[in-house]
Amino acid sequence: MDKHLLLVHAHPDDESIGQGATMAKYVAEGVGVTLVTCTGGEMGEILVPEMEHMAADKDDTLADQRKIELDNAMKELGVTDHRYLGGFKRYRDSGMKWHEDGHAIPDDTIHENAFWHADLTEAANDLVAVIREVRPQVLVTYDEFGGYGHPDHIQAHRVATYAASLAAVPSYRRDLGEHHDIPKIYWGAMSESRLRAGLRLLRDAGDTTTFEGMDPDGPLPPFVTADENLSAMIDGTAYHQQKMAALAAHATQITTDGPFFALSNNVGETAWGLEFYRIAKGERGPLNEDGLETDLFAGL
Ligand SMILES: CC(=O)N[C@H]1[C@@H](O[C@@H]2[C@H](O)[C@H](O)[C@@H](O)[C@H](O)[C@H]2O)O[C@H](CO)[C@@H](O)[C@@H]1O
Ligand SMILES: [Zn+2]
Repeated sequence: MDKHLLLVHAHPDDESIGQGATMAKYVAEGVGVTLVTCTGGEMGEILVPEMEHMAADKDDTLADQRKIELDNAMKELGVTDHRYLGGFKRYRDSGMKWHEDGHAIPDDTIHENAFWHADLTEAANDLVAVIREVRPQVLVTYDEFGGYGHPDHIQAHRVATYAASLAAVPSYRRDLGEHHDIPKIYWGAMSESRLRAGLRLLRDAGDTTTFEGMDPDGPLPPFVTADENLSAMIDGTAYHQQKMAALAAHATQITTDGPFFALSNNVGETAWGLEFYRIAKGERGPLNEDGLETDLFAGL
C-alpha cells in the first residue's frame, strides 16, 4: 500500500505547531504527505519589526511573507506537496479577537472573502478534488472547536469533515474525480498530563512567564484534551529539531524566545516531539501500554 497522509490546517504555522514532528517522521518513512492550508494568514500578528508594513491595515502583504515562511518550514520537514485550499489567497484569514469570556471570535474588521464566511459546499468541493487526487488513508484536522476556538480553525474542521463525506459518494460531482472514502480521520490534540508535566518543570525552573497564568495543578484552557480521550501518540522525538526549525521558519508568528522554545528547551524533545491525536473515524490498530496507537496507519 502506498501510504498517504493529508493534513488540513487554517493558517501557515498551524501544521508545524500541531504535527511538525509527525509530518517529518512520515516523510522520512516514505509516506506521501500533503498539506492543505485554508488561508494565507493575512490577519496575523507581525513579530518582526521590519515587516510591520505588511500588516492588513498597511500594505496587506503578510500572506506573501507567510507563504515564504511556510515554504521554508516545509523544507525543514521534507514536505514537498503543499497547497492552499482553492489556490493561494482564495480564502482570506478571518482574523480573531479574544471575547471577554476568553474565547476567540471573528475580528470586527472581518473581510468579505474571509474563510469564516466561505460557502461550506464550495470550500468543501475545493478539498474534495484534492482528496480524490491524493487518495489518503489518513486525514488529520482539528476537533469541532478548532483546537482553541479560532473561527478559521473551526471552519477548517467543518470543511475537512464535510469534504471527506462528499468525496466518498460515488455519484457526487464526478467532475472532481473518482470517489474516495478516507479510512481513518484524526483530530490533533494536546495531552493534559503532558502539558501539566511541562508546566511543572517550567515553574520548578523558575519560569513564570511561559504560558503565564497557567498553574500546573489548576484549570487549563479548552485546547487541552483529557488523557482518557486520546487515541494515538506519534513519537517524533527523533524529528524534534526539524520541528523546532519549522516553527522558527514562521518568524512573523513564532519567536525563538517564546513559549514554544522555552517549553522545548526546558523539557527537551518530548515537549513537542510527542504529538497526540483523537480518532474521529475508523478502527484503531494495535495499542501500546498506555492504550494508544503509535502509528496513524495502524490497522490498515
Ligand atoms: C496559531 C494560530 O492559529 N495563529 C493565528 C492567530 O494568531 C493569534 C492572533 O494574532 C491573536 O490576535 C494573538 O493574540 C495571538 O497571539 C496569535 O496567536 O490568529 C491570526 C489572525 O487570524 C492568524 O493569522 C494566526 O495564524
Ligand atoms: Zn491557526
